[in-house]
Amino acid sequence: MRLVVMNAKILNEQGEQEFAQIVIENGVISNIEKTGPIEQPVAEEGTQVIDAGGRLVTPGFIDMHVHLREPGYEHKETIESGSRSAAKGGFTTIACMPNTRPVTDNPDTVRYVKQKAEEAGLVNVLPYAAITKSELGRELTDFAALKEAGAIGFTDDGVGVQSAQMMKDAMRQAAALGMPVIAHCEDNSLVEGAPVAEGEFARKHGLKGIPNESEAIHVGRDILLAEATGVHYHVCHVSTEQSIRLIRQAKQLGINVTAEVCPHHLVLSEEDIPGLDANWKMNPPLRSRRDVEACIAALEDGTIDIIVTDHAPHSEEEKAKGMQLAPFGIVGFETAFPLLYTKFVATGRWSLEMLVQRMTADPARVFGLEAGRLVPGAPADLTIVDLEAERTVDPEDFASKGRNTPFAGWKLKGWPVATIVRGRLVWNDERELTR
Ligand SMILES: NC(=O)N[C@@H](CC(=O)O)C(=O)O
Ligand SMILES: [Zn+2]
Ligand SMILES: [Zn+2]
Repeated sequence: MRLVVMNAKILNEQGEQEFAQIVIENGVISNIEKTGPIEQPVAEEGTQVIDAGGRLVTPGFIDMHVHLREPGYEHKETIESGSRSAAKGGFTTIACMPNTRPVTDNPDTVRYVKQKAEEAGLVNVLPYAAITKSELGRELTDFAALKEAGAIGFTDDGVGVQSAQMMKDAMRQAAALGMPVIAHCEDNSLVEGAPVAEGEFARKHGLKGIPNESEAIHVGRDILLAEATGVHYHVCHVSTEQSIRLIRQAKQLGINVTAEVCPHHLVLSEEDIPGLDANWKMNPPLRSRRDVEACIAALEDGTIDIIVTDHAPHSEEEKAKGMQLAPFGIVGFETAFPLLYTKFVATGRWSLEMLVQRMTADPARVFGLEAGRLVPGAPADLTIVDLEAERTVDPEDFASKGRNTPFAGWKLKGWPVATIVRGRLVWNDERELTR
């Protein structure tokens, strides 16, 4: 099977866009030819041609923090619908969290997730396994068996590991297996049922506030434990200035820590929440403008390594319960790139290269994945993006079952138009690429 993506604009080493033709054989990039624009594709038998029409072609986006909800919460999302949503957002590899029902704390569930992803046949799905049984924080799972079944790291995402001893034991075991520990950092004793961050919004609406220390205390604790155990420690959805300070210092000391940030924490602060609408409720919560600025600066200077969506679909009924009672989480796949392109690249603050790198090469580096680069020999996972396309976010258009986004009605630029996984076109926008 041969596929040629012609009239692609790719980013070269200098971060400039240049014309190229990408040749793919058996799911692997076999050649990248620097050609000028081509009018007529050479029709060769057995070769499929996709004309990118001068649009940007990047390595497929990688999202190392997503919730696919299956098994157990298929009314929110399935591995199929989540994979489709990912493909539509330009993602070719996603890593899914274990807070399913049952929790992915046993080899059978890891295998089940992999099997379902294969049946969906859309994007590469990498499962995480839980640190503790049922994510209850009481008993460690069988790390060796979970690794053997195909888990790529350990996390109790959705909840923080409250016991320092439990976390230390987890890190020791993970380190021995050469596996990372991925931490949702939250000290429950400082949170106690608060739905939003401490701040103006919470005060105005008489709601309990989540303080910044609830996150940073775990980050600080875990950095010390990572230093002691030598594990690769990765911090989930960083949202506070204080956590960033600790991560920056840890990196300077040579401790093996990496971190991620979500688009919403780069774009929104608690001051932006329009009212008691639970589509603005997520964990960690939207924080102060100061925290947002710290997150942006940390991503720019590399203190935060990667961008993840934390795609967290919930049903409309669940989100209709209101700010206090609705579950935390917002969907993210289908708005991530246009949102960040519009807010940071189109405005001139970031280079296009930086944004693409934080969503491709950097996650591949952090997690040791063979992906994220356009080079001969690499798996042919590609995303075609129309940087000029301008559209309004309409949740009814989402491939995800989740409609829970704060970005409904936002006018954004830079939309993915086609997604290629292992040399196979898994999604394309019918409005585009009609040739
Ligand atoms: N981020 C969220 O607000 N929610 C996530 C859990 C999590 O990522 O902690 C979910 O599973 O819904
Ligand atoms: Zn989390
Ligand atoms: Zn999450």
